Amino acid sequence: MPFAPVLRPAPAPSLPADLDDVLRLAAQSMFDHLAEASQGMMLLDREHRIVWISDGYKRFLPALGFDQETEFVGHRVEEVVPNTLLAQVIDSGRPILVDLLTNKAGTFVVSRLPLRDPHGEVIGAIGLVLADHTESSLQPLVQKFAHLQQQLDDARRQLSEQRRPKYQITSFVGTSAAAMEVKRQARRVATRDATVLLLGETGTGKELLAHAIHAASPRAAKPLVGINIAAIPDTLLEAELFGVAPGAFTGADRKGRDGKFAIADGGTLFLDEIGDMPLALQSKLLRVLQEQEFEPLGSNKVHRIDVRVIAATSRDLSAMVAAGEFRADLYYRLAVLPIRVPPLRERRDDIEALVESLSEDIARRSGMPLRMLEPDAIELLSRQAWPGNIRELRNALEQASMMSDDLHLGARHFAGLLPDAPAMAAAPAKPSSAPDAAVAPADVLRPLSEQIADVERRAIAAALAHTQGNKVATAKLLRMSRAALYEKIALYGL
Ligand SMILES: Nc1ncnc2c1ncn2[C@@H]1O[C@H](COP(=O)(O)OP(=O)(O)OP(=O)(O)O)[C@@H](O)[C@H]1O
Repeated sequence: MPFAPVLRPAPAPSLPADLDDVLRLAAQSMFDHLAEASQGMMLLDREHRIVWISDGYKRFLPALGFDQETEFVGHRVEEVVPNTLLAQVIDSGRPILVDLLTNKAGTFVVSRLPLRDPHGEVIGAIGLVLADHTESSLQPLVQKFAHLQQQLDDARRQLSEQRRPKYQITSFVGTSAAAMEVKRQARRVATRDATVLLLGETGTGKELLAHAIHAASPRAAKPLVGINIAAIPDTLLEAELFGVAPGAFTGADRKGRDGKFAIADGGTLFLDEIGDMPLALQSKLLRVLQEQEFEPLGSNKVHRIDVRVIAATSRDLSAMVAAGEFRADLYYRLAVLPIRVPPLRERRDDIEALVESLSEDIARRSGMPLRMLEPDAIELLSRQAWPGNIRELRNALEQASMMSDDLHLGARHFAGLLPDAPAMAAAPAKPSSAPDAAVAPADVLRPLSEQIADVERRAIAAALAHTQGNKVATAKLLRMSRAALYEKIALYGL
């Protein structure tokens, strides 16, 4: 077929006069050689239309779903070759010298080059199949690629599942007046697009409500991205929220990465423990809320986004504003739609329903049989102060279930777990002849790691109760970092 050389260097005195002919012949023979040596070759015009395919390429047509060459040649490449990047090569004028292409016909090593006229204008492209997956030397490479692709697909699927809301408004169990009011407000704010501020003690269900509000909002099909500000060291928080521009850092962040705001674009960002936001970052957050724009770390390029923010805190934000620890302008911007989530002690009527729903959840997740609570157990649970609220209630139920095989749990099953629970039924009396020192209580004859974990859990629960769930104060009291405290709270389900 006719072929025009694409290079035309200025003739130099030392070069032969028939240089054009030499170049034309070189290009022609290279073209013929590639058409023959490659597994397949195609030529495209400026409009992405396939104008010619080599004999080798014709054997791929059945696998691509075509019986006749005429069903393929003359069509735009993106319509007949899935996943091809040849159209981009024509539009950008940039070659892709070597790439792996996977579609229903298999996995191929391909090369894509733009074709230019003598003035340098792109007039089409040439696509080469250098090798296909049946070639034995390629097997290890293709298998590795297929494996990595599978892992990537799995990770993407998992990530999008995680970003789906886990709860609906009906997941907020309770029919007390206080619980009904929270659900009414949640339904109302879900239809609006303004910032929501959830205020309440630890474990009252703020995160559950954030998910539920997102699920009931027009953004439900878009991602819900959460970040716990207290659990991230101050020095990393800006990058975590706003991302890092390429080249801003060396090491892992060299290529740059998106922050939570960019990931949540179109959806909702849940900022948990907003009261722990360092003052220095509060102004940057205020700007995003006001302008819906930000600059990633190390960049002065403004990124526009469309994100709805739901913030939550167990701290007294208005007191923090008065103490100069939280910006007043940010507070007013966040508190456009505030919802106070009541502590469990203000809705004791809900305890029975919560126990039922939490017990079902514990049985489902743990594989343990479902436990029923006897009236004296419900009465005992309803008397507690529950500084850790529903999370603490769940934890008590979980522990009582783990420590007994009984299907019915009475108040005695909560011995040692709650301050005023009656002691467990007395253990059989030990023989009077046994020397005391030789008989250790069963409690200390357990793995040391378990016993240490028990002590740790109790110390953290007590400190949380003492500070009324204030995690900053709890971390200070226990002389541990906030991040370590959060890890332990999650580990022990406190
Ligand atoms: N009304 C409710 N009905 C059923 N389960 C609830 C309810 N409220 C909270 N829970 C459960 O209690 C646990 C703690 O809830 P959540 O994490 O939403 O609390 P939180 O207020 O965000 O706590 P923190 O301030 O410590 O982050 C979760 O397991 C949640 O599913």
